[in-house]
Amino acid sequence: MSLVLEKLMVTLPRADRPLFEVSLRVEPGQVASVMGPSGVGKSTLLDAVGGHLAPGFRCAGRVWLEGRDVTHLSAEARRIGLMFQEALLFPHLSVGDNLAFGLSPAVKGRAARRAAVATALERAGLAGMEGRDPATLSGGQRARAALMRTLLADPAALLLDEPFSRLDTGLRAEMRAFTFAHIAERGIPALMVTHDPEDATAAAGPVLRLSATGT
Ligand SMILES: Nc1ncnc2c1ncn2[C@@H]1O[C@H](COP(=O)(O)OP(=O)(O)OP(=O)(O)O)[C@@H](O)[C@H]1O
Repeated sequence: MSLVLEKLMVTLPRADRPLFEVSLRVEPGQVASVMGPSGVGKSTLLDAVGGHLAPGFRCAGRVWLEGRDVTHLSAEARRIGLMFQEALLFPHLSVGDNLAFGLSPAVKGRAARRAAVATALERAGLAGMEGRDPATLSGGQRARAALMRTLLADPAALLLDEPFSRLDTGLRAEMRAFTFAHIAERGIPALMVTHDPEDATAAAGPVLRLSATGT
């Protein structure tokens, strides 16, 4: 189902006019890119969509997800997955427990949960690595495991904030392809903040350019 932003506006604390006004439709499996200069409000837009705006930020307009108006729902109730620059895995948990942590509560029973984690690891090229300490994985393996953890939560949409910017060039292309393929396969809409035009080209979805004067 699609993600629709309808005249979504955010006004910063003490500001008298909105930072931006955005209208955008992202279809299932599509990755829309959000671009624009530093400070223009790209991360704030993701916060507004995800329901993570800090207190004092005012939001107007609507966010529709799977045909539902989620504008006034909590972040948890929106079920929107997040992926950031740092592919963070909890260092004190094994790789398998990291993925199990993300797993949707809808998957019931120990055997079913273990099987879901094993399948996700296999899909990430990490078959049998359940017991590994995250510190022993390569950067690419960690990034793939972190994406799988996010997807195991069965998100209705995905927000990506410069997800590939810390990866070196070769790994970036590989991780892009891996990420976009999984988003397409799951049929979830995604919104990606990036400074890298190659990310937007590879994503092949709509490109939203935020500017200081609006969209
Ligand atoms: N807690 C806050 N209180 C007040 N203003 C804030 C707060 N957080 C961010 N801002 C302001 O909101 C504006 C948008 O910030 P945001 O981080 O969304 O920009 P961005 O486009 O993502 O920038 P970058 O590309 O540098 O990450 C900036 O002018 C910033 O100074």
